[in-house]
Amino acid sequence: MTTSTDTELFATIRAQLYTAVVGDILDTLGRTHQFLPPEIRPLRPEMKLVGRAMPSVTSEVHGPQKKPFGFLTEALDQLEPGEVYITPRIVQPVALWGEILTATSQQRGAVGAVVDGYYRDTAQVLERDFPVFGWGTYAQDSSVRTVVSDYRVPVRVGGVLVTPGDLIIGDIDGVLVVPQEVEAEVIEAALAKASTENVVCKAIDAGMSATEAFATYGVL
Ligand SMILES: O=C([O-])CC(=O)C(=O)O
Ligand SMILES: [Mg+2]
Repeated sequence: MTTSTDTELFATIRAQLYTAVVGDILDTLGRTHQFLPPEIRPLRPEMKLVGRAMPSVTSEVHGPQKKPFGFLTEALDQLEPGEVYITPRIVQPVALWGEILTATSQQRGAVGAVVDGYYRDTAQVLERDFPVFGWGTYAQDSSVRTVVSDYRVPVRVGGVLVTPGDLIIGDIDGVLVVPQEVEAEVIEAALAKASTENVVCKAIDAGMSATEAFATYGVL
């Protein structure tokens, strides 16, 4: 769930931060495995994602199920404003996201989806301008191949632990997870680093060498 503080926080992150600088700060805190797998890309390069994780557990199945899609619709229907639907990979290549999931998410005020797999209905999702991050387009249906077995529980996506409410940041360079317990510290330090990086670039644009700039400002 988002709070008024979240609204401000998300706006600040959107305006001033990007995954590279946030990842650098996580590294300095010893949180060195917070980026999701590099195959997870934005549907459109300029798409940015900032929100709170609503993890969903997708399990692999084979053939018709007693409850088709498992708890997929229930998981979607309880999304809160500011949340990001996020789900880990399965072995079979299937679309884990599409138009109807997008429509429901938008209706609920969710701000994006991250799937460690494919998405489909791409033309329609693009039309809806909803930030979806995944491997790419592939229309093989998830029905008869997956069920959602649980949601709003911790999951691992590409080895990264995602706990409900964790901050998810995505852009053209990928997606990372900021654990809530270090969130305030990470965002404050990332804002400082981003502003120093701007100073460094201006100095280099004005003729300073990379070596001198690194010696002077200590960031790269
Ligand atoms: O069936 C699915 O999993 C995805 C889909 O087509 C939709 O959301 O419209
Ligand atoms: Mg569809």
